[in-house]
Amino acid sequence: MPPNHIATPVDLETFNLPQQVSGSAADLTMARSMIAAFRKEGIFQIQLNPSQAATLSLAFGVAKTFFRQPYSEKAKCVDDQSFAGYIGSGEELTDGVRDYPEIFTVIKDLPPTDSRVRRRWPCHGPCPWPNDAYAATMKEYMSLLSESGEKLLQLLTLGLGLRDLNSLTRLTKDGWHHMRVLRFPELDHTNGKGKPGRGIGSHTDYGLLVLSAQDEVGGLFVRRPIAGEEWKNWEKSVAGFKEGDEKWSYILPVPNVLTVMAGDMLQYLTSSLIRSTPHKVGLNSRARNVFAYFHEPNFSALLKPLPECASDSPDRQGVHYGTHFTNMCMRNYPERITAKRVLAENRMEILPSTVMETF
Ligand SMILES: O=C(O)CCC(=O)C(=O)O
Ligand SMILES: [Fe+2]
Repeated sequence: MPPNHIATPVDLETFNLPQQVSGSAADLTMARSMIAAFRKEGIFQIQLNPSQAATLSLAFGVAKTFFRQPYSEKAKCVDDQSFAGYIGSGEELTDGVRDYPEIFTVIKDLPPTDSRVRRRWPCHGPCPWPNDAYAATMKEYMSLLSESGEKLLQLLTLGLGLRDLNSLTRLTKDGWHHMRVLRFPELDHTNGKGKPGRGIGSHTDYGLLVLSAQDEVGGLFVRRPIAGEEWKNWEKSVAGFKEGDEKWSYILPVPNVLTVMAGDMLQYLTSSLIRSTPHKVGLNSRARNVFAYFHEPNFSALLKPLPECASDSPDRQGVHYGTHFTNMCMRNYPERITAKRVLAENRMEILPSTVMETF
């Protein structure tokens, strides 16, 4: 465990996803156990098969090779429209404090000819890949994640007893899936821009599911749902939530699994039956490499709470995922060229015209 953190180490429940989700009794049992794990621990694991594990291993190799390059090379991978690309250590903010990982963010790679890019939708543009091999490896890894994400949504649909089995997967048609390739520096080798021992401050992530693969070093802490603790990150930022207290679970690194956490939009859709999972990262005595993949709704989707997940005060207005995502990027990267261009071109004003109620 990272030094100077107080937390309880936990072993997570691990599931083997079926080849296909058919709605069988076994699927239903697994689905209900997943929902129970979200409600108890906020997180569970899925096992990778040998071919998926090989894809992950290749991706780790390619990620490390990129991060070994000089800063001046990495810093060229920036795009002023999409927020994708390289983020240096100390560039990202969580709760106003600088985070320590260097990151390569993969976001939907859209050519200038794409109609959304031409209409200047915020966050839409090319992904500034360092090279073709990096792009191919990350795309391959993300396609396995996307397949797992869809199966997980189908299982959640079953477990929640939703009448329409496409209730969740229809939201992810051309989903805004993205991934952060992260490298956390060693505890004693930071540039001093952040807080000692803090890798990333506590936060929740924005969409439906977060599927992460970490190496053997360890650093992830998760907050299990605790009675009386409430948050709605799409209304008021939850960044920094309870960061300094002791009620955190330390996620022991396990090879060849993906950890699965819930995102803000899953909380919103289920009227907090499943809550987005607060988590934070501590720096360890060795550098740590991680992939965090986000399985998301379509950027345009206007989400409404699922009718089966009853709430005393149903929200009829809905939440526009693309607005939530853009707000988060603007808050986390206020100094990035991309955020400056959004402001200079008043791109936030375009967001209402991107809303599609049909999702
Ligand atoms: O380092 C990790 O395990 C999680 C990273 C994370 O929370 C994020 O990238 O949003
Ligand atoms: Fe996160």
